[in-house]
Amino acid sequence: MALPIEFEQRMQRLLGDEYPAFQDALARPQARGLRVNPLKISPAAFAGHAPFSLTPVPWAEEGFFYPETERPGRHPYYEAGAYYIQEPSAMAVGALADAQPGETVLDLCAAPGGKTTHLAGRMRGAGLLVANEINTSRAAVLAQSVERMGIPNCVVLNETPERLAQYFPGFFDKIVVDAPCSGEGMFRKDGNPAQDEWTPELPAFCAERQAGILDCAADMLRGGGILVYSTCTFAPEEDEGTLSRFLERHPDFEMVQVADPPILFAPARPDWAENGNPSVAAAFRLWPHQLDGEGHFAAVLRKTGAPAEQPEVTFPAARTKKEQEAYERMIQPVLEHVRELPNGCVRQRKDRLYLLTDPRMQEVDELRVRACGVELGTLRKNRFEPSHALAHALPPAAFYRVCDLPADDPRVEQYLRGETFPWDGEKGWTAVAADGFVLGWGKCAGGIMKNHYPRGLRWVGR
Ligand SMILES: C[S@@+](CC[C@H](N)C(=O)[O-])C[C@H]1O[C@@H](n2cnc3c(N)ncnc32)[C@H](O)[C@@H]1O
Repeated sequence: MALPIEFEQRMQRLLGDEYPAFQDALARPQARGLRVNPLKISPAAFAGHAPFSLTPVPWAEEGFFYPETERPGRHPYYEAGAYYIQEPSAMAVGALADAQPGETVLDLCAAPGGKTTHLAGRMRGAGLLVANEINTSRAAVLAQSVERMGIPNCVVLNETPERLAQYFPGFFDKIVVDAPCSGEGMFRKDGNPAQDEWTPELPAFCAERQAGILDCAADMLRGGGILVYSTCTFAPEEDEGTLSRFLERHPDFEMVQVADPPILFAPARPDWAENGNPSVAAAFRLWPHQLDGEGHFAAVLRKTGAPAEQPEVTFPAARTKKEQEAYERMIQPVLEHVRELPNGCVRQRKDRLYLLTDPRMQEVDELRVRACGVELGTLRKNRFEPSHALAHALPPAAFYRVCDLPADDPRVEQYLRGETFPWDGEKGWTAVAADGFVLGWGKCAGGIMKNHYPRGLRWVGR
């Protein structure tokens, strides 16, 4: 499929002598990447026993290229959340944001969850990660990614940036805006849906929308906080242009000169944008003819000034012995299945129990919440049914009963297909795992493992 002619003409004008190399790169197959989930295994340990041939992505310590012939998206390790399939250039964003344990982080345009899951891996379950997606069906996919990767400290929201900005003024230490864009960086000679939707007017439309989103992000960042802005387009209007106009509207922001940036990242080109701000040259362009990845743009900015004081929020302390006993009775059914839970406070909502890992999670009820902390399970009449999210949030050692099979044991595929299989284990809820990566729950009785892998995730017809 041909690339849009107006796009080709613009890129030819901008790139000059470099254009043939760019054009050749778009005719080659795209590089493929996966990003190891440090919440489940360290990248080095995974690379040491991965069933795929992996080569490190130079700009993201968790990232690896895999060959076109491999299918890591159809492997039990994928279902267990051991890694996330992510286009290699897109890994630059999480690496630049470099979220840390204990930080308060917002991923404002988050679905399907590539950046969220990268940020979460670096936060190691500590701090608060808010992942927001405006589109309702995409927010459901985002919540599923967060669940599969076993992220305990995340709130998944389905809100507009404007509504969030009213709710969280000056709240976040770091905000990632991976903005909706014209998607030119994903164009390939062999076609991509973004190509069909592209028109010469699209970059201007996207730039306007990006401005609105960034203004909301600016309100939600604390003084001294970090904003990471990224797109997957080459259009200067949406990259250097959007940032230059943002800096004009927000003199309290400045570009950050990233120390020791990866040598494969090219400096941004403010000279390509109308009234480009020269400081925007500190941002990065990732070019498909200069590295193994698609086209990307990424920038790091800082909000100057001091952080505003935030009210301290704590979990309610059980004041009386009776209250403490009632709390213990509530979590008792969970602790019959797992030895320990991540730090936090258990809360009941209708018939479900949730573990909130951060006290501020108690305060999001007025928003459209898709997930909050770890859903532990459902209280049915006289019994407790553990949730799929709980299976993903804990290491195998935390479960009383584990059925850990080699990944190539036929029972693993049977499990993922939703079938029962023979298992001579102790009666009761059992975590089913492949090579130590937990896949979900089964319920063992009489030498049979009854399947509790969620219907929507089953390998049916695949
Ligand atoms: C580039 S994608 C995000 C990809 C995601 N960060 C990842 O790494 O998986 C941009 C997202 O912005 C969302 N979006 C569209 N319009 C928006 C708006 N006005 N405000 C906020 N987000 C919007 C889209 O639904 C889309 O999911």
